[in-house]
Amino acid sequence: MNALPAGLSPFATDMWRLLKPFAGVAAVATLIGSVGGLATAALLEQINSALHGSAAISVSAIAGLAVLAVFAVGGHTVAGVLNSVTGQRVVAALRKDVSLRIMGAPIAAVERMKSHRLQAILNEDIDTISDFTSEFAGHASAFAVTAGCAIYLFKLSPVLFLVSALALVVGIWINFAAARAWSRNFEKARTGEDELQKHYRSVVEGAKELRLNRMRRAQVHGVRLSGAADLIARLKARALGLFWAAEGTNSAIFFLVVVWILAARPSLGIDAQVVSGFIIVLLFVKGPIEELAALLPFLSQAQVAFRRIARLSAEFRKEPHAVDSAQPAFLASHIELQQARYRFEARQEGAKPFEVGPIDLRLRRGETLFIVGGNGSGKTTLVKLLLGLYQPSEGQLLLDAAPVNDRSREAYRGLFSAIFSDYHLFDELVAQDAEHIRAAGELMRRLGVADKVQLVDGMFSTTDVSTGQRKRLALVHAWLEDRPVVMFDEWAADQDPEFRSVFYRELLPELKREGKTLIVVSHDDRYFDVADRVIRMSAGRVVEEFVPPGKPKSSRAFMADVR
Ligand SMILES: Nc1ncnc2c1ncn2[C@@H]1O[C@H](COP(=O)(O)OP(=O)(O)OP(=O)(O)O)[C@@H](O)[C@H]1O
Repeated sequence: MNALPAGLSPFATDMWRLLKPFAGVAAVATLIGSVGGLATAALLEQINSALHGSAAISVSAIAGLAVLAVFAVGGHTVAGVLNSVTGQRVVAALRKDVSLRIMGAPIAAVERMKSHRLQAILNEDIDTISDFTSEFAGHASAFAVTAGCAIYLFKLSPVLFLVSALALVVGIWINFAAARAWSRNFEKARTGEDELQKHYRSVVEGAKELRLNRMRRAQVHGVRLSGAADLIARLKARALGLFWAAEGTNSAIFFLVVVWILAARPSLGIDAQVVSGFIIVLLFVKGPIEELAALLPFLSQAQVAFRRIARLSAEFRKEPHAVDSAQPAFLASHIELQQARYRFEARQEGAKPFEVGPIDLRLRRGETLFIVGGNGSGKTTLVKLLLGLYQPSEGQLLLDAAPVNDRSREAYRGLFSAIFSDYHLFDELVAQDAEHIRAAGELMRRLGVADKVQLVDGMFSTTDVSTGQRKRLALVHAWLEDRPVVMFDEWAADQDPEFRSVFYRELLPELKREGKTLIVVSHDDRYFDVADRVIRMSAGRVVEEFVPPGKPKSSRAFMADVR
């Protein structure tokens, strides 16, 4: 059970790893369901014999029927409950696994994937698998009922059984042929779900803009969102229409078989009691067979969902994963980029991809480095390279002259606190001991947000505050992390003039006095003198490096660290 079947794809390996803990319970559930199903078939056999027997039914036969009924009903129920619980636990494991995979993936892969596509996987695909597992519960007993009834039907009349089995095979073939067609529709519908998620985001995140612009509203809702929703509805309706058509054809075949049995009975010379018993069981088994057939659309959708998750797994595997590390690295002397380049994939075919580098840059411990330059010049990309979030396409990143590699990257990242321009504000403090809570409260007072936001059980009472105030809350997190290097990407852009001055003239110098190394992406040339050194980016290259006027001579020691 523990050995991994050889030659599995990475996705199958992942799925096996995920399902393995539940395999035991699933096997027990299947066994109990099968016992229940076989008991149902045996019950049918007993009822049939009792119906056609000449003598009155004995007490022991009634007791036997009662025992079979208990097994039939009990097996079905217990298997259903066990399968439902297992199914939901598998889904919970999948939810945790996919989230973990996203968190462990290289940032570039996450950015390439786009958040609406990830949302669609986290919501749509996992829900589809959840639906499938709920539907699946109890199907082991439907399968066992069918198998048990098949054995009994064979015992009743091998000829009638063979004809019925042939009809069943034709029915299964029709279902599978239809399933291929409906799968294609489900696949296309799933692509539509990605689009739909994107438009949902526009509706939620662009609520203000949409209120103001009727034409935009008509475009986003009337054309894009409605178009995607209608397309999905059409494709799914077509897929389910195919299912019902196959189902109808199968029912017609089934009744044809019954009619044929009735018509052919005299010529086949089969006993009337056998025929009636056969037809009763056949009519009974139609239910479980339809139940199994109804699982097919769910199976198709679950396959599509699994394929999406598999694609995510493959995408997130392309780049090596960092080794998890609780211990941050130690910065003794400097961080360095050597001949580092980073190339984005071209957004459209034929378009020139944007490239940052080659860059040689040395950041000394304790230094305050300002990175300036026009929009799109590559400042944030350079920062992501320095923080070990992007891996250089060429060249390397070094910490105290040692290359940062897959093994050390996670610990290296532990050197940094960062507030990106597209930061995410978490509402909960990571460290919740009394000392951190006190320090957080004190900081919130200093940053002028304490009258708006309180700390309740280690969480901000609200994050629905102004844009500038939200950034101050993000600063509380960064400050409390107390990492050796702090990076601010245009942090002050949303602050009022007074607080901007507080940030550059008080907070940054205070962090520097505490021994922090600071990376500040800024457009505020009025405060360049706060920096020990300023580098200017243009078109992905460092085009200028200077020590701000008025800085002490010692600052020049940081010069010539960039080429
Ligand atoms: N995820 C991405 N995929 C493809 N290209 C990207 C991506 N992110 C950035 N780029 C490209 O890289 C260039 C540099 O982007 P970057 O964010 O580093 O610039 P920046 O100097 O920080 O700009 P700004 O001042 O506007 O924040 C941009 O012109 C953009 O075309």
